[in-house]
Amino acid sequence: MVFKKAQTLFDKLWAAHRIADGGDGADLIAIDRVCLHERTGAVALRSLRDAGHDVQNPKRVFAIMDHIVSFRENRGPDESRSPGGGVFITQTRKLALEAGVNFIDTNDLRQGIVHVIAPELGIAIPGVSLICPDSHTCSLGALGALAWGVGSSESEHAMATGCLRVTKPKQMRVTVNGALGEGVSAKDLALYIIHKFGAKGGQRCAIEYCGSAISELTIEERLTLCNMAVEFSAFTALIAPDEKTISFVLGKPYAPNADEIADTREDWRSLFTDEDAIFDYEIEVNAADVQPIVSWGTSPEQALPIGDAIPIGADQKVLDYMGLSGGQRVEGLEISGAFIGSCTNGRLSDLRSAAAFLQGRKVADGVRAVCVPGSQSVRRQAEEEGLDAIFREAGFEWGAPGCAMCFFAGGQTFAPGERVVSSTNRNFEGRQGPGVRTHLASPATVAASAVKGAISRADKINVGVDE
Ligand SMILES: CC(C)[C@H](C(=O)O)[C@@H](O)C(=O)O
Ligand code: SF4
Repeated sequence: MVFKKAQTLFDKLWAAHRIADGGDGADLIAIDRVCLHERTGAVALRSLRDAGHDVQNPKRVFAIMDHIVSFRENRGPDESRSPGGGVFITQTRKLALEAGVNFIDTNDLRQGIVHVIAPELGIAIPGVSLICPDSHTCSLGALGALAWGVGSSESEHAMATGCLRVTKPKQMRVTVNGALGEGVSAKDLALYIIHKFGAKGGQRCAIEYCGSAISELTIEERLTLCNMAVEFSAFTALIAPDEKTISFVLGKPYAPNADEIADTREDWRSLFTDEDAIFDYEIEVNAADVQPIVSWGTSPEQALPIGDAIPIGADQKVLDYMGLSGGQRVEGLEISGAFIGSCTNGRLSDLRSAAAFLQGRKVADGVRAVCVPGSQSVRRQAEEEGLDAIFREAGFEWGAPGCAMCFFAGGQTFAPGERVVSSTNRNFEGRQGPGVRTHLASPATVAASAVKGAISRADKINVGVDE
C-alpha cells in the first residue's frame, strides 16, 4: 500500500511549479508572472536587453510605475518625487514598450503600488507563482499565490527563461485563534506578532497564517497581514484560499474568465494544508491578546500597545534617534506628521476606517497630514464615496497613487527630527527622510493621532465634533 505524505499548502504550490532538480539542494521553479517597478524593474529590463535576450513570454510580465512617481494630485506623466527621478520613469516606459510586456504607466487608470494593483487586476490569484524585485511581494500570498520578493537579476533570469533556481525554504505555521477585538486591525495583529516573536521570528520561512481569526479577515486585511511578513524575516507568507478569495478574484481582468473558472475553482479548492502535514516551526497567537499597537523604535519589533511604556533599558541609540527615553509612554507624544497610504494600508478599507474617524473632525494645528491612495482604483472608489472630501475637510492632503511618503526618495518629505505616525511597514532610521521619527500604526490610529496632535488610540480619543 502506498501512503501519500501529508502536504502543506506551500508544499503543494512548490510541487506544482517544480520543473527539475536545480542541484545543490535547489529546485527549478516555473514562474508564472513577473511584476516590475521603475526602481528595480528597469534595471532588470535594461540588463536583459543589453545581454541581447528577449523576454520569453511578455504576456506574463507587468511593468508598473509606483515607487518614485510624484504624488502631486495632477502630476505629469514623467513627474517624479525624487530629484532627477524622471529618468527612471522615462527609461522604464521605453524599456517596457520595447520588450512588449504589459505596461501600466504613471497616469493609467489601473496604476498604483504594485502590491495593491496585482490583486485588483487579478495578476495575483490563487495557485500562481509570482515574483517581483520588491520585498513586499509576500503580500500576495494572502490570495494563495506562491509569491516572493527577489533581486533584479533574478527577475531578469525569470523573464528570459520562465523559471528560477530556488532553495525550498523551511516552513512555519502561525495559528491565530479566537477573534480580534473591536477596533483592532490586521495591522495591529501584524505588529503584535513581530513584537512578540521578534523581527527575526519568521526565520526565513514560508509562513502559513491560519486559525479562526485569519478566516474572519477580509481579503484586504489578509493582504495587510501578509505584507508585513518580510518585516518578520519570512521568505513569504500564505493564506489558504477560501470562498472569500474566490469571490474577490472572480471577474478581475487577468484572472480566469467565466468559462475557465469552473475547473480552476476545483483546483483552488485543493489549495490547503493537509491535516497531518508537519511544519518546521509552529507558533500560536491568541487574537484576544492583540490591542491597537504603535511602534516606538527603529524596528517594527519595537512596538507596544498604545498606552504601555517603552521598556527601561531599551537600546540607547534607538531612543536617541527617536528622541525618547525608557519608561516613557508613547501615548500622548506630540506629533507633527501623519501619513496614510502604502502597500500595507493604502486600500479602500484602510481609507474608510480613517475617514470614519475623521468625519467632522480636524487635524490638529502644526500637523502635516497626507493621505495617498494605494491605486487609481482605490482613489476613484474613495472619491465616489466622498472620502476625499472628508480627508480634505479634516485638513489632510490628498495625493496621487504611489509609494509616496512610505520611503524617502530624496524629494519632499518631513523635516529632520519630526515625529510622524504612519500606516506604512518600515520605521528604520531615515526611512521617511533623514532624521524623521516614524511610528508605525493602523490607519485608524494615524487618523486619531493626527486629530489629537499626539499619538492616540482611535477608540479612546475624545476630541472633535462632540466637544
Ligand atoms: C525599492 C524596493 C526595492 C524596496 C523593497 O524591496 O521593498 C521598497 O519597496 C521598500 O519598501 O523598501
Ligand atoms: S509602498 Fe512602501 S513598502 Fe510598499 S512597495 Fe512602496 S516603498 Fe515598498
